[in-house]
Amino acid sequence: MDKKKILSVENLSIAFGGLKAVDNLSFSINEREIYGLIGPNGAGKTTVFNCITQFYRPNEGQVLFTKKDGEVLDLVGKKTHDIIKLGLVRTFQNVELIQELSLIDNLLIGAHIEFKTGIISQALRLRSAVKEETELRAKALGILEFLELKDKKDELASGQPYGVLKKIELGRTLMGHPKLIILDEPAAGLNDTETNKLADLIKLIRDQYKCSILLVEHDMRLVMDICDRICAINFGKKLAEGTPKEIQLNKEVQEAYLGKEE
Ligand SMILES: Nc1ncnc2c1ncn2[C@@H]1O[C@H](COP(=O)(O)OP(=O)(O)OP(=O)(O)O)[C@@H](O)[C@H]1O
Repeated sequence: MDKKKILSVENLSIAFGGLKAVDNLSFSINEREIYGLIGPNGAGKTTVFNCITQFYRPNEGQVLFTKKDGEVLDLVGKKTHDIIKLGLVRTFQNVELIQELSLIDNLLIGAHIEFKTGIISQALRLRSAVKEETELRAKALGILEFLELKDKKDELASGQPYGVLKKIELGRTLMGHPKLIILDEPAAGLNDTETNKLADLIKLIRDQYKCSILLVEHDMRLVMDICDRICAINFGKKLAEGTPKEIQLNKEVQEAYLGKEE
């Protein structure tokens, strides 16, 4: 596999009963690329995400991920927990924060996977655990500053505007060492101003954290604005792949979205 690729989905297929939700799909994402996956409702986008993170086990195909040391690993069959440790993290369509916790604690919860010291040492407040917690808290504060939310750090998630909750959800992906962040409909529920700010934030995350982004999004303005390349799918199959301009001009993509003219 080319060294520049971070993720390569090869001949991926999965069926639910008789329905082929993803059908022999291949695409790859380069380092520091913002890559969009688009398609009409039910096209198979979320299922592709779930096959990458191994929430679903694909029937066929490979999901090749380039590790930090350059080794290429097939993620099929790996545990979701181990995949997160490799630096492949995701957000969900519906914000999944704990409403009763403060914004900073929601970030720290996201970091539990990074804790090196065990539960027992943490419970006994051993020096190593305290040190680790201090470091994580400093990291979370840095992320809140990056997100321009430092002043709100101790406020509860409950009652915050949707735009703030979405930012925290994104911030949680930064608590590890993300190499590829998968965003599932990040603009859903946001107004135009919030969506514009989100576009800037996603590009900033790519640049500052030197990672790649894979996003599924129905807001075409956001997709066309921030993606380097886009893959359009329908009925689980690839329709087209290319730059935003190429995708916009593609006849098959237009037909999939607008319907075929009689
Ligand atoms: N767990 C499942 N069991 C059965 N069928 C499923 C399951 N998950 C997805 N499907 C079906 O697979 C197809 C693809 O669904 P998927 O949710 O991946 O589409 P999508 O492109 O993400 O749609 P949307 O844009 O509406 O979120 C649909 O026909 C859906 O009903």
